[in-house]
Amino acid sequence: MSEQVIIFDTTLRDGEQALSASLTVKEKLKIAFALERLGVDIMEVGFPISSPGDFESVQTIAREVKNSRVCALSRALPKDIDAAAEALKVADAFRIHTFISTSTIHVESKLKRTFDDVLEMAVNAVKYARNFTDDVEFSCEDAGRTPIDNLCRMVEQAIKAGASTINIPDTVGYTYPSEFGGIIKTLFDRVPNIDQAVISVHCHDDLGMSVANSITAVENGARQIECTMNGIGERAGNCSLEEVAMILHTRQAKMGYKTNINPIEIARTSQLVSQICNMPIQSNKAIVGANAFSHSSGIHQDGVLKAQNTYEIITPESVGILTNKLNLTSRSGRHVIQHRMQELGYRDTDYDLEELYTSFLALADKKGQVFDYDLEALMFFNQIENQPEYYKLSSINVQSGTSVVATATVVMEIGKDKRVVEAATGNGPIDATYQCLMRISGLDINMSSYKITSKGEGKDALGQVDIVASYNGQKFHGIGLSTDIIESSAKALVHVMNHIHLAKAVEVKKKNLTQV
Ligand SMILES: CC(=O)SCCNC(=O)CCNC(=O)[C@H](O)C(C)(C)COP(=O)(O)OP(=O)(O)OC[C@H]1O[C@@H](n2cnc3c(N)ncnc32)[C@H](O)[C@@H]1OP(=O)(O)O
Ligand SMILES: CC(C)C(=O)C(=O)O
Ligand SMILES: [Mg+2]
Repeated sequence: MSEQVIIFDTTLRDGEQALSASLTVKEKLKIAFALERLGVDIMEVGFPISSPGDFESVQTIAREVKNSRVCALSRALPKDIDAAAEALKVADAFRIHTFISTSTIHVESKLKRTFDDVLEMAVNAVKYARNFTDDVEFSCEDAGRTPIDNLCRMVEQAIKAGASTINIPDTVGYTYPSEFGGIIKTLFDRVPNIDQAVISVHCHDDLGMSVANSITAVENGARQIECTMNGIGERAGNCSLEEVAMILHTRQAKMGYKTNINPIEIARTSQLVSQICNMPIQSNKAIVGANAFSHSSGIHQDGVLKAQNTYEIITPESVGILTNKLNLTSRSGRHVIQHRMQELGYRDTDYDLEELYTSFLALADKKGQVFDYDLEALMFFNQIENQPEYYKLSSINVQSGTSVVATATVVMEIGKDKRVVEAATGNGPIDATYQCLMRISGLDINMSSYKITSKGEGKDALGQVDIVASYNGQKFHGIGLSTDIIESSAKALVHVMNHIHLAKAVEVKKKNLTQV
């Protein structure tokens, strides 16, 4: 019989801390639904005191998600716990996660207190949180660098105060497996009431040890792992969900642990998180990287042809990556597209078949064969383009080359009945196009990053442009997709312009409400 390990996903809290622009409520909800389908037991979805936007996301997800328990983070302060409880109370059951640092460096240099003060704050916070729910998690931030006597005292007192889960974070990814496993073992040896709580771990990847540390912790008694999809998170990131889940799943017979994660959902969820968070996945990333199941050298290829398991310890199909393909071309019909989307794990309600088929045909005419990643990208972008647009790109014409000044002419529809034509020069065709768009919008937009990624393979791959731009101190993420990189660049900036327009409309609405 295998023992259950609880998977606590923090993609929408710790993972989101790593992003250059925060996610919208709609984007977070989409990821939350994917995590629910993936089978995470708990999802930590935000830090409600931190902003009204975060509060709203936590509340929306708590209302909508039914099969995973929703959790929110709070410092060891009553006002933070109040905000978390207020946002979460729309759910039937929820978890409040409260934390405070326990390492000497954090206690003295950051909190500017004594360890005893911090112990008292922790106990009070846990007791206070228990007024709202029985499911209270307490974290000893920077536990990996905390003197062991202090850590044992803190864990014992937090359990006594009513915490049902105690989390031991290696906040700065400093420990190595035998050391971290030793910390967990010591807690089990020395804390008298340890069996009254689930011991959890939350490891960061600063030294590339987060997954190894989490697994060693489980071998020493921990029964909850905190992790994120694709390992995104502060700095070098968190322990990667897909890696720990597949370690426990693949080696279940030997190790004796199981989780509720449905491996077949992994690839789809990973793609969604990467796409929405604007965080490309490195090609050699375990489980979900583009090369994770490709074999390049002759001896390996020969082996795989003779028996797949000579070089594959898990099959791509088991994590939702498909290999047997029906070629999708402009001669394909709606049925095969629907069938392929089902194989990729999408439900019919996840996309509009007619719309997807129309954009599929347009792409197939341009590039011949359409691949799975094209279909996923088209679905994703159709959904973005379905949002009401104030600025609509009608056409772009550019002239550029080695002996001419790059010039662009952009035609745009604004609102219901305005059509604007603008021409500009620039130091390249994209710059010239951006000059036109900036003039048309009249907005003082500052671009902080521009990234172009090839979606697919070969010269006819789709080019995805991701930009992060700030306006009035707020950051916005814009994306554009096309086989033409000037068009995808323009679409990304227009996406940002529409975000800004929406944000301004919300501001005006709020102002009017306050005046009333
Ligand atoms: C390891 C982690 O990932 S922790 C989670 C990190 N996440 C975030 O920080 C979320 C985003 N943060 C925010 O929105 C803001 O920082 C807020 C709303 C939380 C706080 O904002 P501010 O009140 O302006 O404080 P600021 O962030 O500048 O400083 C943090 C304060 O919290 C205190 N603090 C930090 N952690 C804790 C804690 N766990 N419990 C109690 N107080 C704490 C600090 O000592 C500092 O207090 P001080 O002002 O008395 O020096
Ligand atoms: C809030 C805590 C759990 C955290 O993210 C950390 O210590 O890394
Ligand atoms: Mg963390």
